[in-house]
Amino acid sequence: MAVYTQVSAETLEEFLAEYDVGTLRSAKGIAEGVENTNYFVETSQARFILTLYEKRVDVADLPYFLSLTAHLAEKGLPVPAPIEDRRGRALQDLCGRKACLIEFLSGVSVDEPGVRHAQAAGQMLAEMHLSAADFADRRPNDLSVAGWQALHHELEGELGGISPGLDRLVGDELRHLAACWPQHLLAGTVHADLFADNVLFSGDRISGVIDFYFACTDLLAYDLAVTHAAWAFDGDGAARPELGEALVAGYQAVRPLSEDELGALPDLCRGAALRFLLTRAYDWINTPPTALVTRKDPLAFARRLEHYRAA
Ligand SMILES: Nc1ncnc2c1ncn2[C@@H]1O[C@H](COP(=O)(O)OP(=O)(O)OP(=O)(O)O)[C@@H](O)[C@H]1O
Ligand SMILES: N[C@@H](CCO)C(=O)O
Repeated sequence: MAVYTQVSAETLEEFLAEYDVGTLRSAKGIAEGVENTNYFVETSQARFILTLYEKRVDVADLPYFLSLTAHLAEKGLPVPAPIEDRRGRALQDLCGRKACLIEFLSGVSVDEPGVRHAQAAGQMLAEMHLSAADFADRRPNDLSVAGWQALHHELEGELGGISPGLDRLVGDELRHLAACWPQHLLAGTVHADLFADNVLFSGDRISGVIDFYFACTDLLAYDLAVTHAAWAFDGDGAARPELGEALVAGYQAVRPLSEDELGALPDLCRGAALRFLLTRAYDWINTPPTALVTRKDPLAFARRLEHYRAA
């Protein structure tokens, strides 16, 4: 579950009184998600998400994330716009946390995406890249090669406890990627976490893209690689090449990849698999068993990494 911070009805009413959004009808904590506290809020005028940012989000990054979603929403993409109060403020203080009232988007995420979902996700990713081309803010990706090396350093000696041979796999892979990571591909603003649970569908149409809290400035083709690692495998980690092909085709229908980007894609996919392997392994080792959150399996991404290495 993800309601770490409780907000009483009285506090919420006072909070909403600063906005032109009508009066509170109902509010309910949302169980999905692991990072932040989310409430579903209904007022006399509309539905909203209220997010309270918990410890893992760097407060200094919040203006970047909120400006980016505002920018993409203004361009007409189905991205949740932050709502401003009467004084023009989107980022607020609430119950000891930074908080934001956010536009509610309808639709549901799909547990087992099909080819049409993957194609739509690829298309949407490319549309986001194009729409963010004039977004001026920058945020370096702290989860690229140097970040992976730092994480590996922290985890050294502990990865073998998750699975024998994992430490060696990660070490070998890091050496390979550090030596070949592309430096000159087109960079821009990337989502960097476009998993299926962050895409809402109404039928085959995407009605929402959420969770921009890893967004940053990085290679556009790396974002496609992250999305490939997230979408082109089934729940057991077996490759679903038809989903990967649909994803890349959807992307290229909007923004064709350059020869260099296509050539680099295999290594970028290896990097993407390693990124989620490492962050999941970190959480696996550092989340106390008593914590309320469900830890995500790092080995699902070790299998993806092995798949990309063999391909
Ligand atoms: N703008 C939105 N419109 C509709 N539903 C939303 C919106 N934002 C979040 N949700 C719902 O809230 C749930 C949790 O949101 P989110 O995935 O952002 O949680 P999180 O804890 O920040 O992130 P993580 O996915 O990394 O655990 C989503 O699965 C979705 O159901
Ligand atoms: N999408 C990430 C979680 C962080 O949002 C994962 O599946 O490991």
